[in-house]
Amino acid sequence: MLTTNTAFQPLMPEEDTAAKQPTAKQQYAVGLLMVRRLHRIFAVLLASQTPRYIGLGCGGLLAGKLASEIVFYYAGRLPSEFYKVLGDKDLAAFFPLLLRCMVVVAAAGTFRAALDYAAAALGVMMRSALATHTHKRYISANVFYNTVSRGAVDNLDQRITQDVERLSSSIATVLPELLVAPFMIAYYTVRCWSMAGPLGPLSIYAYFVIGALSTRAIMPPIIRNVYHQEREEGNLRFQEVRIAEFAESIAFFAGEDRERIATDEALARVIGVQHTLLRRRFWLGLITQVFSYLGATVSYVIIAVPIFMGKYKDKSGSDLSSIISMNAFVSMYLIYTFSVVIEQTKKMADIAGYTARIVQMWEEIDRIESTEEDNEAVNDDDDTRIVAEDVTVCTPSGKQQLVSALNVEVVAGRSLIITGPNGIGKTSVLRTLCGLWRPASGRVRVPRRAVCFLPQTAYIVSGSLREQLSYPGQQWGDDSGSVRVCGDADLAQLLSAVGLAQLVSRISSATGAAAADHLAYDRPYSVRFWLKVLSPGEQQKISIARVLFWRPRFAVLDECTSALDSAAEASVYQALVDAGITLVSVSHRQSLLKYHKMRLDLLPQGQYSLTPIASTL
Ligand SMILES: Nc1ncnc2c1ncn2[C@@H]1O[C@H](COP(=O)(O)OP(=O)(O)OP(=O)(O)O)[C@@H](O)[C@H]1O
Repeated sequence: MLTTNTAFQPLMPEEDTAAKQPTAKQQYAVGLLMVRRLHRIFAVLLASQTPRYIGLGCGGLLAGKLASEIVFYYAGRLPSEFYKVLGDKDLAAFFPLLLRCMVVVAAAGTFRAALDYAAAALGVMMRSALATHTHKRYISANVFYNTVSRGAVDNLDQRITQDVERLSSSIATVLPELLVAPFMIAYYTVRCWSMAGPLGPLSIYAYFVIGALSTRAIMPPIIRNVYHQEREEGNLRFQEVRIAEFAESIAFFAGEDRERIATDEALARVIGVQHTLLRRRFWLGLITQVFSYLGATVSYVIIAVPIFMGKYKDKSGSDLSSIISMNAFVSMYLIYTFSVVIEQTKKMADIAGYTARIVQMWEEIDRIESTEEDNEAVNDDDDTRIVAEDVTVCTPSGKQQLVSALNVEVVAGRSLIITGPNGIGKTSVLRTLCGLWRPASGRVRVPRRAVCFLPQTAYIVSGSLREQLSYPGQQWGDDSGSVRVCGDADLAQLLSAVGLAQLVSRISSATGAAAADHLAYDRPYSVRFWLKVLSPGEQQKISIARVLFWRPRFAVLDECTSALDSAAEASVYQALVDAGITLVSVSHRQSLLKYHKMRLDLLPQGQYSLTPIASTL
C-alpha cells in the first residue's frame, strides 16, 4: 500500500540547501557573495527610513566628521607653528598661539565625543531596523514554525539578538570613517602633490594597494571564525538555558555531572574558536599596525626628495623646520587616512561574519515563504470540513514515510479520534491535517481560521489571567487585527468548566493581593510565575479553557489532556462537545472514544483503518 507519488516533496534541510547554497569557500570569501549580502543588509536599512531622513543622517554624519577633520588638521598644524615661534624666540606670538592651541584642542575633543555618540546612536537605530525587519518576516504565519522545525539554520534567537546587535554597532563604527575617507584622500593627495610632486601621492597609493592586498588574504579565515564563534556561543547559551529550563528533571535524575561535562564541552568549543580567532586577528593586527608605522618612514622619504633636490635651499633653519613639520603632517595624514581604511578591514571581517549569519537566516525565510505561497491547504474557504485526499505523510526530511494514501474527511459534527502505537505518526497526521506540514503527495483542505490546535505541552504566556485565557487575542487566521478578550462573566464560567474555579483565590493568597475577582483577572504575571503556580494538568486545563472561549468549529487535540485525571478529562471533553466544537483528537485512552464519531487507526507500513465509532464500541 506504500505509494511513491512524489508530486510534491517537502523541503529537506540538508539536501535542498546543499543544491542552492554556496560552497564553504564561497561562504566566507571576500567576493561577490559578501557584497551581495551587504547590499541586502543596506537595502533593509535604507528602506527602514525615509530618503530625506537618511540623507539628513548621512549628510550630518559626513559634515560632522569633515568638521572634526578640519579641527584635527588645525591641531596638526600647531607643532609646525610652535617650531617657528620657538625657533624665532618670538614671545609676542607665543601666547596667542598657546590660546589658539587650547581652543582647537577643546574643539577636537568635543567633536570626537559627539561623533562617538552619533555612531553609537546610529548603531542602535540600525539594530532596531534590522531586528524589526526580521521579526516581521520570521514571526509570521507558518514561517517561524517551518524555520525552527526544518533546523537548517542554527541558533535563530542568537542571530536575531546578538548577531544583529554586533553587526549594527560594527557598521556604525566603520561607516563614518569610510564616508569621510574619499574626501580626506582627495584633499591630502592635492596637498601632497603640490609639496612633493606626483611621485609623493603615487608612492603612497602603491603602498596602500600592497597593504590592502596583504590583508585580503587573511580575511576569509577570520570571517569564517567570526561565523563559527557566534554559532558556538549560541550552542553554549542553549545548553545553559536548558539547565535552567529542566532544572527539576536534571535534579531528580542527579544529572548534574553529565550536564556539567556537556556545558564545559560547549564552553571549550567557544574558547577554542576564540583562541583561533585571536591568533588570526593577531596576524591581521600585525599587518595593519606595521603598515601604519612604516607609513611614517615612507612619509619621511617623500619629504626628503624635494629637500635633497634643492627645492628649499634658500630657506632659514627655523623656516625649514617648520616646512618639514608641515610637509610631514600632510604626507603622514594621507598615509594615516589610508591606514584608517586598512584598519577597517579588521571590522569588515566581523561585519562579513555577522552579515553571513543574518542574511543566511533571511535566505532560509525566503525559501520557506516561497514554498508557503502555494500552500493551498491553509485557509480553505469551506469551513465545514477538513479533507485529506490521497495524502502521504512524511517526516520533514522526507526520509520516513508515515502514512500513505490517506483519505479522510472530518465534517463539522463528526469528531475523529486518531489512535495507534507510539511513533506511528499520529501527531504527524495532525500537523498535516492542520496545514503545518505539507503532504508529500495528495491534497489537504483545511479552514485554518476555523481550527485550533492544542499540543500535549500547554502553552502558557505572560500577562493577566484574562490575557492567558484570551490568547492569542485574535481569532485564528483573522487578519483584521481586531482583538477580543474574555469578559468577567465568561472568565468565571470558563474556569469553573475546566475545574479551576478556585484559581483566582489561590493566586491571590499566593501573592497576597486583594482577592476581588475583577482585580485579580487583570493583574499581570510572568510566565515563570504561571508555570510555578499551575501544575502541568492545570496548564492543560487553561489551554482547554481558551478553546472553550474561542469556540472554533474544529479543535485538534494532541493528547492535550494527558496530565488530567479521568474525571477531569471526561468533564472537559464533555464541555468541548457541548460547546459544539468538532474534535480531531489523538489519544491512547479508550475512554475518549465515545466523544468521537470516527476512528482513524494508524497501522505499520503506512497503512490505516477508518471506522465509525458506533461499530467498534
Ligand atoms: N520534526 C520531525 N522531524 C523528523 N522526524 C520527525 C519529526 N516529527 C516526528 N518525527 C518522526 O516521525 C515519527 C512519528 O512521530 P509522531 O510524533 O507523529 O508519532 P506519534 O504517533 O504521535 O507518537 P506518540 O504516540 O509517541 O506521540 C517518529 O519516528 C518521529 O521520530
